[in-house]
Amino acid sequence: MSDITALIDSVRTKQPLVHNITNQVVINFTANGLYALGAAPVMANAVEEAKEMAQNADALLLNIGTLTTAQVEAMVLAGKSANEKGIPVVLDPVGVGATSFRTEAAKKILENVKISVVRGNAGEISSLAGLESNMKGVDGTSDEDFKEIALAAVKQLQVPVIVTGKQDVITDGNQMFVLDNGHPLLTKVTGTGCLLSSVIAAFLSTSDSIVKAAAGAVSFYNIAAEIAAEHTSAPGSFQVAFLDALYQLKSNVVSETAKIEHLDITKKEE
Ligand SMILES: Nc1ncnc2c1ncn2[C@@H]1O[C@H](COP(=O)(O)OP(=O)(O)O)[C@@H](O)[C@H]1O
Ligand SMILES: Cc1ncsc1CCOP(=O)(O)O
Ligand SMILES: [Mg+2]
Repeated sequence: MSDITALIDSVRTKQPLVHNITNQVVINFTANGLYALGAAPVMANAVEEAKEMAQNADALLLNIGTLTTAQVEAMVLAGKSANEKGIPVVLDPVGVGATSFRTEAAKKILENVKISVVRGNAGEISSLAGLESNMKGVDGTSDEDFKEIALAAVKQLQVPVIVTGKQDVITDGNQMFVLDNGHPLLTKVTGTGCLLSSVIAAFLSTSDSIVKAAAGAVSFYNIAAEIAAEHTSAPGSFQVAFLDALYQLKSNVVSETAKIEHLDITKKEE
C-alpha cells in the first residue's frame, strides 16, 4: 500500500500519546514498544483519573487481560471521555470467553463505549462473535477460517475487527485486508498481541481510515518482527531485537515488504 510510508512518518512526527488501561503482564513492554516506534505511552488505571487522562490523550487502549471490577469502571469512564473528545478507542478482549467475568466486562465496554476497532486472536474474536471457541487462558486455539470469524464478529458487534495469527484479517464489513507478514517467535513472547493493539491505537490517531491505518500498523509491526528474527532465534533476545527493530524500521522498507491483499467484500455482505 503506497500510503503506508506517509502513515508511519506521520505517527513518528506526531508522536501520539496513547492512554493505556492494560494488564499487569504487559505494562512495561507496551510502554517501551510505543516509545520505540515513535509514539508515547501513559498508563492510568484509577477510576479517579480515567476520564481526565483520556482528555489528554490522542488514542485510548482498553485491554481486559488482568481485569478488576474497578478497572472495568475506569475503562467505561475513559472510553466515554475518549468518545467525547473524538479520539480512537481500541479494545483488546484478552481471554474473553475463558471466564464469564471477562465476557461480561467486554460486553459492558462494547455497550457503553464507541469502540473504533477490536483486536484479538481467533479464539477471542470467535468468542465475541458468539461462535464456538476454545479459549484456554489468553491463547486462542481456533483453527477456523479467520475471514469468516472476522466477518461474523463485525456483523455481531457492528464494529471493525482485526483477527491476528499466522495471517491477519482486518475488516469493517465493506473492505477486508489479509496480511501475511510476521514471525512465529511473536507467539513466544508475552504481550506481543497487547502491544500490537496499542500500536494500532497510535496509528489510528493519525488517519481517517480505520482499516487502512490498522493494516499499516500490523504490517509495520510484523515486518519489525521479521527483521528481529534475522538476528536471533530465541525469545529473550528476540524481545530486545524486536524493540530495536520497531525503533529502526524505515517507513519505505515497510511499503516495499508489506504483504497485503485488499478485498472489496461489499457484494459478499449482500
Ligand atoms: N504463526 C505466526 N506467524 C507469524 N506471525 C504471527 C503468528 N502468530 C501470531 N503472529 C503475530 O503475532 C502478533 C500477536 O498476535 P496473536 O498471537 O494472534 O495475539 P495474542 O498475543 O493476543 O494472542 C501479531 O502481530 C500476529 O500477526
Ligand atoms: C499471560 C497473560 N495473562 C493475562 S494477560 C496476559 C498477557 C497476554 O498478552 P498477549 O495477549 O499479548 O499474548
Ligand atoms: Mg492477546
